[in-house]
Amino acid sequence: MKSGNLGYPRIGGNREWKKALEAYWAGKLDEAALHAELKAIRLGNLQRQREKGIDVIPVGDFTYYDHVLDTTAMLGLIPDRFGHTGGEPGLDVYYAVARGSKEAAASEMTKWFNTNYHYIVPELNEAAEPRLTRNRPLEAYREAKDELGIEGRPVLVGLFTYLKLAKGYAPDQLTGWIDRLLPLYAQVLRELQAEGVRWVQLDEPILTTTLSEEELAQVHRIYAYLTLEAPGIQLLVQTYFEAVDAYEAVVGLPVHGIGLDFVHDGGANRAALRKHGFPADKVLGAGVIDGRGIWRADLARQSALLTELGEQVAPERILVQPSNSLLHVPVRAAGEQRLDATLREALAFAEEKLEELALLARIGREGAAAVAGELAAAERAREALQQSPSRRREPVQRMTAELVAQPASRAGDVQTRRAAQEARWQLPLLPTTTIGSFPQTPEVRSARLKWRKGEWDDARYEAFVQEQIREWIDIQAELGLDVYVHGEFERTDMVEFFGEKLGGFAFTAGGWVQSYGSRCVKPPIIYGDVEFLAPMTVAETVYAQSLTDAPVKGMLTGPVTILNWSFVRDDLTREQVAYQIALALRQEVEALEAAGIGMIQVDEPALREGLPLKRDKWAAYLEWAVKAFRLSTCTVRNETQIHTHMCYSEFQDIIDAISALDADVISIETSRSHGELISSFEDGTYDKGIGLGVYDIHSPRVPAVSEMTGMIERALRVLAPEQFWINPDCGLKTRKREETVEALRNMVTATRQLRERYAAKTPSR
Ligand SMILES: Nc1nc2c(c(=O)[nH]1)N[C@@H](CNc1ccc(C(=O)N[C@@H](CCC(=O)N[C@@H](CCC(=O)N[C@@H](CCC(=O)O)C(=O)O)C(=O)O)C(=O)O)cc1)CN2
Ligand code: MET
Ligand SMILES: [Zn+2]
Repeated sequence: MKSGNLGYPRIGGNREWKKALEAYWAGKLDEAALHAELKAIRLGNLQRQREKGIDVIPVGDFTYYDHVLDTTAMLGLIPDRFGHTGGEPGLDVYYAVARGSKEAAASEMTKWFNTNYHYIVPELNEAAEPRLTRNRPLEAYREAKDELGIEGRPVLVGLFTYLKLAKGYAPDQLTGWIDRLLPLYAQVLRELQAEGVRWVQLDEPILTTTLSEEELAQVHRIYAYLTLEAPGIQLLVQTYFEAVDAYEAVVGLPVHGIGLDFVHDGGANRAALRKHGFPADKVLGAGVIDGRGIWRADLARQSALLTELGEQVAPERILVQPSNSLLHVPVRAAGEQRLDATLREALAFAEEKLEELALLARIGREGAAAVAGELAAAERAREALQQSPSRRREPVQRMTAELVAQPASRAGDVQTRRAAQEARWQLPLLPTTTIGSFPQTPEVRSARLKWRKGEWDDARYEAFVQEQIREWIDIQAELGLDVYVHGEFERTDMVEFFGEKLGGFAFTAGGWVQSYGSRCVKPPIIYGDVEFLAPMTVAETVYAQSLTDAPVKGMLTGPVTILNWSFVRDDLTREQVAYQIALALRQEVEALEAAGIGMIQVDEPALREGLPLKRDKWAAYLEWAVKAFRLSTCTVRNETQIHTHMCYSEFQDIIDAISALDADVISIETSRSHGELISSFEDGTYDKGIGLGVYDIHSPRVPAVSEMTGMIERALRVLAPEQFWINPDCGLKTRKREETVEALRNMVTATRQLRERYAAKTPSR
């Protein structure tokens, strides 16, 4: 039995990767230096995996931004608007697709399955002439071999997954696109074969979603072709994040190995394998270590699972693997010296997971007795956390049970609330607002760093934050926005900030995970019962409101998003944890209302990503997710306006759940998907306030007034002007100050032009 890995974090132990990319973009690092820095990280990652005893090490999983974009570049599919005329795109073109340029808007970015990782969506175009611009996996393989003597296993995004994630073609063109790209995949594999590569990993997570018979036949066709083209190479078709939907069809693919997730499959892969067996001539990539969670594995249980699998698959044909690429977990838990030792000892980040993989493989070869000491230590660590009093806060458990038993509805219906709120605010037609955050400038970040290091005391830091708030209240007034925000300057991140203030959460010093491009997040760890300790946002919000007569929206992160963007304890259901968070947030909502704040936004950008990959599990998830949101917001008075916000996702298929949140106003990201969402409102049943983002905030590009009027007019073809709000796609924390002010100025100008036009047509509100 051998151990294998599927992918490793790119960002480096101290986010060296992020710093190198950003320095390059800022012109502070030249191209040669960027290549050198990234190569050092890449080789360091490979070495680490070898040191930890991993037998099969992936190569080619590293990237300069995103591995899906790498595939696009490799296949010569850069969209025309970037003016690239063929051949291998240089870094300027590559980063223009990812981030936008002066001339062209960036490609859309969306969530990678049900994770908080975002990929650049391929845009296919019938007129494109795909060709292999370079063989990236081959380069990665050679580098690992030449520099370190590592015989790596090249990784590629599988063709079917790539095409299913791409946009720009009709369903009946799928076959045609397979025909066009298959020869390129074959060429990659033939060149790898010529180099002497033995195994290649093709990631096909799409096989865990529901596919039609025809689609499965296409997958079969793809792998039959590739196997024939490169017969000397053994292909591992790797699935993850759920059970495969059509077990027999998948394990019957004409390849040499199948990778299955035995952690996030709800037991279904295991049951299918027991029922149908596993082809005797194939290797089983057994995903038995959680590649997304951060808890130490129950090694006894997982090694029993391996033993059970070994009854149907010859043990020498089993590869002990993580459930998915370790891209989704932080690098190293051992360095978290400031964490409570009981908690730290119960954690396994990427490095510790490599150790677990090696240990499980060793048990498979030598038996548990050979590693009895390690096993006992791991079990003690898990048990110590389970026994901790933080997991048994009786008042929280009782109050949560009471809360869940209550109906989660606002006092008044939508019409009653709208009337009360209109009377209170007297907003103009098409009110303008923003999503919450203003630029987290280097000045803001370095002030926070000084405070954290103790160079600044609390008073000095608070005064600094107030100064920022005052400045931006003035800017909002000068711009003529209608509903203000305080700007979130006191927050590192919208989830980490709340995690730091609630009981039952821990936060790490360096537990970073890549979210998109160079942007990383540091998910808090929910290890105990969640407890509201003291108001978290009232002081800053009330301060901001004291500076102006315009309404200032309070700004909270919703229960589902806090849950989905944290690492969550695994001894309770996610539903139970969501209700605990809802209970805490309800107390914050009530505190804001009591302090005179009349509009409260509760963001739920991660509602969609928590959706199970399998459709038949959607309803149950949405029911408790919607309930958690409503529980946290339903106790306010009719004249208090609840806002919510969502971004980064496809929303068409969950519009009903979004409506069921019963928020008075919702703002949704739309512009990067070029307004595709708008048509979802054609049936006219959405009866609450809505703002469809009128410009992309992920790009430094400042959109022209006319672009925004165009976007708004399109939306107003299906939505009533009386319900429509004007706002950017998302918060502005990643933007520079000048870009932000300029873009918002254009947004207000666009709104004023349209207001004049529509005021003539509509009665005043
Ligand atoms: N949790 C979460 N998930 C999410 C989102 C989100 O906002 N939060 N949004 C979407 C993704 N969008 C994102 C947008 C921006 C950032 C982002 O800006 N991340 C920052 C980190 C934010 C942070 O915690 N900043 C710390 C500073 C951390 C830091 O770099 N400190 C420096 C020192 C300060 C400096 O000189 O910059 C250091 O330690 O060396 C702070 O503000 O205090 C980054 O990559 O840099 C992340 C995700 C989807 N998923
Ligand atoms: N209020 C948050 C912000 O403006 C919402 C962000 S959604 C990822 O940053
Ligand atoms: Zn957002």
